Amino acid sequence: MEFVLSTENLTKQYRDFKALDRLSMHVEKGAIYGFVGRNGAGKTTLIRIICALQRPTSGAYALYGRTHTEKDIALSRRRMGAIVETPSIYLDLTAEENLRAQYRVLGRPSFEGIGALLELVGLGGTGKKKARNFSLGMRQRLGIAVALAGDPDFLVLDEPVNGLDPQGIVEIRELILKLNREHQITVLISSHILDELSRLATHYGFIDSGRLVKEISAKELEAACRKRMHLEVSDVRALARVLDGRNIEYTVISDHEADVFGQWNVTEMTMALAKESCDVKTITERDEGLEGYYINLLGGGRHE
Ligand SMILES: Nc1ncnc2c1ncn2[C@@H]1O[C@H](COP(=O)(O)OP(=O)(O)OP(=O)(O)O)[C@@H](O)[C@H]1O
Repeated sequence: MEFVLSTENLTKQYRDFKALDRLSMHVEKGAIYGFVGRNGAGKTTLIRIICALQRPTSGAYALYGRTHTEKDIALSRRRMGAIVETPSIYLDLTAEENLRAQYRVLGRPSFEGIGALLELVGLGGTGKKKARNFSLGMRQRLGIAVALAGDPDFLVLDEPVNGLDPQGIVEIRELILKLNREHQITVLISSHILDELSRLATHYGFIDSGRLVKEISAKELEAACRKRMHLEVSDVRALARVLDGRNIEYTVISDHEADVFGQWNVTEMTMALAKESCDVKTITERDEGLEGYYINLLGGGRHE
């Protein structure tokens, strides 16, 4: 498996406070990696470190297989574009002027491609309008265009939809999906807006107090979050016999609890269980989604 970014026991310490605590994460090539954690969990710290804006206290990270201490790490970093905290744009300049400025910073030999880049982020028609008069969503898309100016194949976005209105959120989502699917750009997005992230991410890393609590693919997460009925019964073995007899999928959780998948008739099931002298105490529907998964995970739920 090819990783665009991997970190190993990455630690950032401020006096006796660890903003990152032996964090090991892996962003696969082609992924949209959702980096999830509450405020202060350490997301921005990780992003600042991989962008070389801060140094780790210990541990290592690698970009495109090059460890950060290698001499030519700059070559890997050139393949990366990022928005850290707020987009780096000049409000007194137009979208095109902003991109020209960035092309100069990068030492690109010509301004070729600026028009196409503006079209790509949906700012093709903004003409003489200064960034100051853009909506927040437009500014964010201009920030993404600036991050794309070096033609990266790894894009890092720190809270890209924070503060945007619903329309702005949809535009950023569509742009990210387009960059990933049509331009093969791997994306790392930090966010605590889980509903939005769940529409995009192919992989997740959950961070809490500087530690990576779990790394999981969207497919694995979906399987873990499948809609199910949670049954509390007097005898889980009897329940298993009844379910086996009907070819119904289930997971036993304890002597008295099981999660049951698929479609089945509650009355018929309760009667069958009664014949086996098994009482049904509770039946609850569970369909937790990303948010429920996250809360369960941090609350110590069973997801291993
Ligand atoms: N220079 C610093 N000195 C001391 N503590 C710091 C410093 N910079 C960050 N921290 C602390 O490190 C922790 C992680 O901060 P970080 O900005 O990485 O969190 P975050 O997950 O990005 O949260 P947010 O979503 O609020 O940006 C926070 O508790 C923060 O107060």
